[in-house]
Amino acid sequence: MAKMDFAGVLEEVVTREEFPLSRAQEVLKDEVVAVLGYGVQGPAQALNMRDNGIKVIVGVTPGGRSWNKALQDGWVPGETLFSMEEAAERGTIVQYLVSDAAQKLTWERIRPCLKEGDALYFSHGFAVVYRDQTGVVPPPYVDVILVAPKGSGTSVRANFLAGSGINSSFAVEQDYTGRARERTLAVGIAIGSGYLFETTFQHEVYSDLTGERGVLMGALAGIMEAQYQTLRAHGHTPSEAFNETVEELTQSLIRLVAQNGMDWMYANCSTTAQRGALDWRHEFRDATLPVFERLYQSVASGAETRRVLEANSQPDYKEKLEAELREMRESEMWRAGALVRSLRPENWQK
Ligand SMILES: NC(=O)C1=CN([C@@H]2O[C@H](COP(=O)(O)OP(=O)(O)OC[C@H]3O[C@@H](n4cnc5c(N)ncnc54)[C@H](O)[C@@H]3O)[C@@H](O)[C@H]2O)C=CC1
Ligand SMILES: CC(=O)[C@](C)(O)C(=O)O
Ligand SMILES: [Mg+2]
Ligand SMILES: [Mg+2]
Repeated sequence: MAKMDFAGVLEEVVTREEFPLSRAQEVLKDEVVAVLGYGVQGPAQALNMRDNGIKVIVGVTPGGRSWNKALQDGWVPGETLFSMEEAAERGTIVQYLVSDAAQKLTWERIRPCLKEGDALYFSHGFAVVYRDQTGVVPPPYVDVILVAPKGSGTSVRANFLAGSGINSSFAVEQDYTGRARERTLAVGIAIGSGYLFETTFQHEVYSDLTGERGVLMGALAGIMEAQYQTLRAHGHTPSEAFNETVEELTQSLIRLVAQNGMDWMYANCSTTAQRGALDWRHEFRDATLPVFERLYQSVASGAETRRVLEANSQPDYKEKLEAELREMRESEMWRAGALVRSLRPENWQK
């Protein structure tokens, strides 16, 4: 583990120098990794491990959308593709990658399939930390481990294929075998993680639920809509409002932030922009700080978990989510955005 000084706080980070793929392959050589669930993370982690020479099988409900997706990806029924229960029985590391709500719904079927010395693996601390709501209480005779990619499964796979990766956090909740940490790090590397940051199940789920409702998804969409609506209310065209709210951010400025930090992005904008942005950032921060505190308390209290379990346990949860995403996609802002995206200079040659 490399000790790194994050602005005065020493943290442990696992690097590829310390844990190369060859070591992960050695640690996992006698393991069978059963990936239960084939939605977003399931395919990415399963395919990356398969490409890395790990023995992987997939477990999904036969005949559904995920089963067909697994067939298309080359998983073979009866050889590498099974029902969830059979895959869990065959696996020695069981990756619980059905949706978080489905982990509650399917736990009574999966728990009996776990054998002494298995590892029960999560990519989110949700089911275990909120066990009072999910009922997911791992048996005492297994390792309970977590590797949480800090990105969409779509990026986990795409970055892997591009020769890069996505960093992940990792945690050990229960170490029955005495090898839980080594198994965790080995799977973390095998699924294509770059660097691995140590956390706990609780810190992972509290930060992740906050982040996805906040800056990464909820707050992001909300402030974009607010600015777009304000510009349109004052007579700006849809293209001008969208360009000024989304397109310039994604095609230019956020990439500068990714390259070298926020100040670097500011420094590469006009001094007019710098002055104004430095003046207004505090107001936006102060206006949203109470909202973030309320959000964090809603996460920590379990209220967000109750909401997720209540909504995503409904038989038609997918249809409802897809209907709300369709409403977003068909809003003026995002219809204008679709046309703006098609007018990107990179499309000139097409
Ligand atoms: N989506 C992502 O990129 C990330 C997801 N995670 C975590 O990874 C885990 C899996 O997440 P996703 O792949 O997004 O899940 P998802 O919501 O896409 O669902 C994954 C699978 O669950 C199955 N499923 C849903 N309801 C079921 C039921 N009642 N019975 C059996 N199977 C059912 C679906 O068929 C699908 O194969 C979750 O714990 C999530 O929090 C962590 C990091 C990022
Ligand atoms: C992609 C990711 O890290 C999220 C937003 O936490 C999730 O999909 O749950
Ligand atoms: Mg996340
Ligand atoms: Mg999440």
